[in-house]
Amino acid sequence: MAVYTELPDAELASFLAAYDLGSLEQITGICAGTENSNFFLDTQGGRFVLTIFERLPRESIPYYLHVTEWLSQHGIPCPAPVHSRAGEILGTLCGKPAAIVQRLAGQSIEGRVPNEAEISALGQLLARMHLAGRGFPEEHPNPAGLGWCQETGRRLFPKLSPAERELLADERETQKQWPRDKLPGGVIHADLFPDNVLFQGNTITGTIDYYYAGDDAWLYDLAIVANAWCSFPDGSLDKNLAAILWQAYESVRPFERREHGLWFPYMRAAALRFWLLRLEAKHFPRGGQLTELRDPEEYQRILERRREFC
Ligand SMILES: Nc1ncnc2c1ncn2[C@@H]1O[C@H](COP(=O)(O)OP(=O)(O)OP(=O)(O)O)[C@@H](O)[C@H]1O
Ligand SMILES: N[C@@H](CCO)C(=O)O
Repeated sequence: MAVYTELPDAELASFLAAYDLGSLEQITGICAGTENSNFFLDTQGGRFVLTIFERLPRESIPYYLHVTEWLSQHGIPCPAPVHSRAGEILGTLCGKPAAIVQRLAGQSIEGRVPNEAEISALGQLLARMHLAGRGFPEEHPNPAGLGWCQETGRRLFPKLSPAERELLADERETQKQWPRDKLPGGVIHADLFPDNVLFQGNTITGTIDYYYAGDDAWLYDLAIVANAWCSFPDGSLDKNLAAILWQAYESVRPFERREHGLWFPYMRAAALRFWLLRLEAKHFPRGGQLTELRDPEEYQRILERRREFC
């Protein structure tokens, strides 16, 4: 259940008074999600999502709202933030940062294998998202880039089993040879897992949860998506789906020659990133842990299988 903050009527009313959304019709807590408190908010003015940010420091939030505003203005289905009458996109509700964003139609397909048409739509949308991010004026190096992996690996090391240590030590050393800063890139979503994509039929109607976005190589973002959407339960790559993803992406943004040899290394880098993220959540739970524990072994298997390619 992802509603951590109770919303007294009076607080909500005074928060909404700053917006031009007409009177409140309905507000319903959203169960899905783990990081923030989310509510479906229906008003005379339309249907929205109200998010109370539970984890992110206030000063870091505007970047994510600016990214979604920019992408939505450039044709990408993502939740544009709603401005208050004073022009603000981030307010305060119950003493925490809060924002109202557009509610998007559609459902995630998390929990089932995507079909080829869905994967194709995903590849095209990701390439469109990358191209749409060109010209976005704010710089924000991927906070979970290579440096994060090195540092998180170092902190985790003493907590791990001998076999995990051996794998991690080898990855930390090997992955130094695949920097990403010289490749085509820009804003990447960096967490476009199935729970963050909404479909109606085979059409993508929404991409959400941009809170890991930052600047990095576009190919790396595609590799994150390939691991998350095109892996069998044993971690091996579904080559048919991955090829469809790749071709669909390429039909919108043709790859440059210098990207070609890096597809498998970046899937490996992306696997390491999410293995470490999940290990970090397991071994260093934050106070009052809000985040549901996702299985690190799933990403260890993906990492081990990707090592077979490069
Ligand atoms: N803009 C939106 N339009 C429609 N539905 C949304 C929107 N934002 C969130 N949702 C719904 O709310 C659910 C929870 O949102 P989200 O995944 O962003 O949760 P979170 O707690 O903020 O982040 P996380 O998934 O990382 O824990 C989503 O699965 C989706 O069903
Ligand atoms: N998508 C990430 C969690 C961060 O939202 C994972 O599956 O580990």
